[in-house]
Amino acid sequence: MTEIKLHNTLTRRKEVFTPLDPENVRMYVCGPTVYDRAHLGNARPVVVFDVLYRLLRHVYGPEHVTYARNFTDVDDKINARAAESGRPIGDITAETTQWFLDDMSELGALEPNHMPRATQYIPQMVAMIEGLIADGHAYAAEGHVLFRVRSYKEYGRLSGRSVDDMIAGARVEVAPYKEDPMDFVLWKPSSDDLPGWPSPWGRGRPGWHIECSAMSYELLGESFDIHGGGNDLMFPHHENEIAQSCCAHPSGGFAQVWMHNEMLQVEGKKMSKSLGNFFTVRDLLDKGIPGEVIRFVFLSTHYRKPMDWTAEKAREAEATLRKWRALTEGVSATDVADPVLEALADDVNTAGAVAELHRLAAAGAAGELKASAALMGLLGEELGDWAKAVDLSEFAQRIRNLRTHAIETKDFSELDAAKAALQTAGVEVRMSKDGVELVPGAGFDVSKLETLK
Ligand SMILES: Nc1ncnc2c1ncn2[C@@H]1O[C@H](COP(=O)(O)OP(=O)(O)OP(=O)(O)O)[C@@H](O)[C@H]1O
Ligand SMILES: [Zn+2]
Repeated sequence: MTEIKLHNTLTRRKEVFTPLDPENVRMYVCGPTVYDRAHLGNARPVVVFDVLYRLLRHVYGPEHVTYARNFTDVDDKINARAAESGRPIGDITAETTQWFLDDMSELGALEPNHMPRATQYIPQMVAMIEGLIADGHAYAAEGHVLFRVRSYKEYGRLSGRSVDDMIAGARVEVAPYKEDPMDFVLWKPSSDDLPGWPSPWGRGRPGWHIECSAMSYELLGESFDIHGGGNDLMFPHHENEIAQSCCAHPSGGFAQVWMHNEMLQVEGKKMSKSLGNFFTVRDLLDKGIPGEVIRFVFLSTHYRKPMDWTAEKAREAEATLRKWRALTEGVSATDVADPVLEALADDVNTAGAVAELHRLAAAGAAGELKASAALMGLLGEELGDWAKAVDLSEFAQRIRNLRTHAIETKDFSELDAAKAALQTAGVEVRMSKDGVELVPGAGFDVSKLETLK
C-alpha cells in the first residue's frame, strides 16, 4: 500500500500517515460561513482537501473514506447581512449554500460524504455544552456560556503559543460576565429578532467554535484522522475546537493530524472579505475562465505556500490543459504513474505532481497522463466542455475579408461558400452592417471546423 506522509501542524513535522481504522479513514474540514459568494481564497482549501480526499480514496478505496465539511449557517455576519438587505436569514443561507456547491463543482471538487448545516445540530451542541459545564470546563453567566480556557492545560499547543502570549497578542473581548478575558463563548443569548433555540440558559444561539466540535463528533466520532482548514483558522478557531472536544470527550483523541493550507494572497495580503481585496470564483467563471483552469492554477503551488492569482498563470494553465486534452482525447486511461502518486503521497505535493504530468505529456504517455490527471481531478469529461469551444475570431476575420472583397467585385460566391462551410460545422453566421458574429449552435462540431482552417 502507498505510504502517505502528511505535515502535521500539531507536531510541526511531516509524519507517516497511519489511519486509526483503514476501513474508515475520516477527515473533517471547516467549511464556509454562508452569507456571500465564495471568494477565490475560500476555494483554496476546497481544492486542496479535494485532492487529499481523492488520494485517500485511491489508496484506501472509495468506500473506506468519510469526508465531512460543514456549512456555518448561524453567525452574526449572516444576521447583519439579513438586517441590511431586509431578506429572511433562511433565504440568504439557502441561496449562498447553493452558490457554494455550484461554484465548487465547477472547480471539479467532489462533494464530501457529509455536509452538515450548523442549525441542524443545535441539540447536539447544547448537550456538549451541558457536559462541559458538568465537568467544570465551562460556566453559565448572564445568559452566556463560556469555556474556561485555564481548565485545559494543553491550550495553545496547536499554534505553539502560551495562554499569556495569546492574551497579549489577541484582540480578546473583555466582558463583565467572563472570569478570564481568554474565555470564549459557547452559547449566547438571542434577542427576539435574532435566530434562537431553547436551552437550559434561555433562548440563544451557539458560538462558532462549538459547531465544528459537535458536528465532527456526531459524524466522525471522538477520534478521527485528519482535520483541515486554512491557517487563518488555527487560532482561535481550531485551538478552541481542540479544547472543547478534548474536554468533552477525554477518552478520545479528537483529530490526529491537523493540516492547514496557506493563504491565497493579493499583493502580499490575505484575500479576505474584511479587507475588501477579493474577487469571487463566480467573477472568474463569468469572465470565461474555466473552472478546470482555476483548479490547475491552485494545484501548481504546494498548499503550504502562499500564492497569488495572476492572469498569466491562468493563460499558461489554459494552454497546458488544451494541449493535454488534445493528447488524451479518445485515449483510455491506464494506471496512475508512480511518480505522480509518490508526489501526492508526499504531503500532497501537487506542484511536484504537475511537473510529473508535464513529463508524461512530453513523453507522449497519454494513457498514464489521463489516469494520473484524473487522480488530481483534471482532464475528466465532466470539466471538459470549455476545451471544445474554439476561438472563432480567425473565421470571423476571414468572413469580414471575403465580404469586403465580394462588395468590391460583386461576386459573392466565395463568401457564400465560406458561410455554408461554417454552417455545416454547426456555426451560425450573423452578418449586419456593424460586423460579423459567429455563434456555435447545437450541432457545433469542432472536428469539421478543423478541416476549414
Ligand atoms: N485568502 C484565503 N486563502 C486561502 N484560504 C482562505 C482564504 N480566506 C479564507 N480561507 C479559508 O476559507 C474557508 C472558509 O472560511 P470562512 O467562511 O471563515 O471565510 P470568510 O470568513 O469568508 O473569509 P474572510 O472574511 O477571511 O475573507 C476557511 O477554511 C478559511 O481558512
Ligand atoms: Zn471549524
